[in-house]
Amino acid sequence: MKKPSLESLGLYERTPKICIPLMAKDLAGLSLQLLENRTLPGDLYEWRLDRYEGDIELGLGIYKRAVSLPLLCTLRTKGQGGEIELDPPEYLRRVRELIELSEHFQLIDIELCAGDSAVRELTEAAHERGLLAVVSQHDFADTPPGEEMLRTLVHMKDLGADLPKLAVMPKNPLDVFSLMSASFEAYALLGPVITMSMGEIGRLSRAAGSFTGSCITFGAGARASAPGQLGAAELRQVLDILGRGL
Ligand SMILES: O=C1C[C@@](O)(C(=O)O)C[C@@H](O)[C@@H]1O
Repeated sequence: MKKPSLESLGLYERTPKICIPLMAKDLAGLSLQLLENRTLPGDLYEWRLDRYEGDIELGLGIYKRAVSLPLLCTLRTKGQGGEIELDPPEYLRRVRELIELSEHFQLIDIELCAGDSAVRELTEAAHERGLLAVVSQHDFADTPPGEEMLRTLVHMKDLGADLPKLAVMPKNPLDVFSLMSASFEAYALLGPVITMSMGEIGRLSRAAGSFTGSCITFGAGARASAPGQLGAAELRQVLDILGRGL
């Protein structure tokens, strides 16, 4: 696959792309999940490396042989909903190492909580290697005020994000509308973003990207990677219905 861009990955299209998370612990699990997912309507995969304990290069080789879809590599730390505890220098080192393997994938997740200078360093390194940088932030407790969510997405872009990504937890439907509205405002200012309101109440936001400018939505394959995720096949149906005639 040649150097990816938002255009070449279809991320300016009206209907969001479905990203299926791979949550395997080892090489055998990775092969199995890819096999189980092969009939699902995913547009790209996310490999959640915080769960994985095997050799990463071998895993990337297996991925490339099994599918030709773009791959987002994510090392999700505990505080952000992942399974690995890393102090900031260790996180920086691990993501830098991943970026070195850039020839095998297209997008890399960089957590905003790593701190501005680390994020800037990592987005620059990702760009030098031809990767698209997704800068992400998760709030599992709350939905911040709309202006704050918009500010966060703008700040991510300023730090070099190609795709700013924000996931928040709603307490009621108004919180979901607030996230969707902040997403649309960010899209109008910055171009495509990735946003979601998590949990059961937030599901609407995962299907609403055609209206909110959220260009990627995570749909579960063998295993969900966050609360409230719809299955990839269900998501395809809902997106197709909502996108009809747009
Ligand atoms: O950042 C995200 C979004 C996500 O948390 C979600 O809510 O769908 C799922 C994660 O796997 C991914 O890294």
